[in-house]
Amino acid sequence: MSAALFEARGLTRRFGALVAVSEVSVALFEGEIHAVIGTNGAGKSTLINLLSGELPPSSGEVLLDGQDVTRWPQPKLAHAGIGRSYQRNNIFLPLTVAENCRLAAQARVQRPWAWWESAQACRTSTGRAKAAIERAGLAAFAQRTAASLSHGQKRQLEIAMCLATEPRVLLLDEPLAGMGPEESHRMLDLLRALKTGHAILLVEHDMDAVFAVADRITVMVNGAVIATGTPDEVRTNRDVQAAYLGGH
Ligand SMILES: Nc1ncnc2c1ncn2[C@@H]1O[C@H](COP(=O)(O)OP(=O)(O)OP(=O)(O)O)[C@@H](O)[C@H]1O
Repeated sequence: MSAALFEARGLTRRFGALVAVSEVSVALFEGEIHAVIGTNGAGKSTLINLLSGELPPSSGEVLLDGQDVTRWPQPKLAHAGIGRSYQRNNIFLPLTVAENCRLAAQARVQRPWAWWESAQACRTSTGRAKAAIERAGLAAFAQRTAASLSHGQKRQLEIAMCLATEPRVLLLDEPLAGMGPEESHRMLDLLRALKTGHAILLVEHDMDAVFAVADRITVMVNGAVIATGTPDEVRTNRDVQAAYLGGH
């Protein structure tokens, strides 16, 4: 098997006496969607926060291309190719889709607020924004304000903004939250298309979606991993059935 692009080894995060993430190891490979599932409070969002550099781990390692990037701050990790989307909307509602994506792209090439600084940097950001909008399936909405988009389109915009930073790794926190069946279907098609050129970590509560789209699934209970494998392996794992999946 090829080497992991992005990897957590024995990652632990404590909040006082609570161990929110306990000795978690996950490996992400380019071309794969690796879903992390678990009950409420299992530690999934904390794991994403550790991997994206928003929280430092209490112990353990994070490796990018085999390089130790543990404790790199979020901007440095973002610059190195770690992109993430958020459960909460992170977009500027009065701005257009194109403007939101250009700001996200500028955050990678220069100080995002210094929009007057360099025409070349501006052209680069505009090109990156356009490519991201097309890849996220929002080309027809580029000049619409974010406020006028449907809920599902706003989630697509979140992903487009993430893509505008040209990440190699996508950490996606509940991209299907609040979506109806049609929007979910479209988002799943988008996630499948994004496997090309990216390693994807997907935290998602919609089990039908997870089992439909994931190449590999890690199951967390109370901060710890109880199983990792293909969807079939996880579906038939007795520990997983007992702890979490019920009749799924
Ligand atoms: N900043 C924090 N300070 C203290 N405790 C925290 C903090 N962040 C998370 N926790 C706790 O850590 C545990 C894991 O939370 P986390 O949000 O990672 O779980 P989750 O699996 O993402 O849950 P959900 O599916 O509900 O989003 C929970 O008990 C939570 O209350």
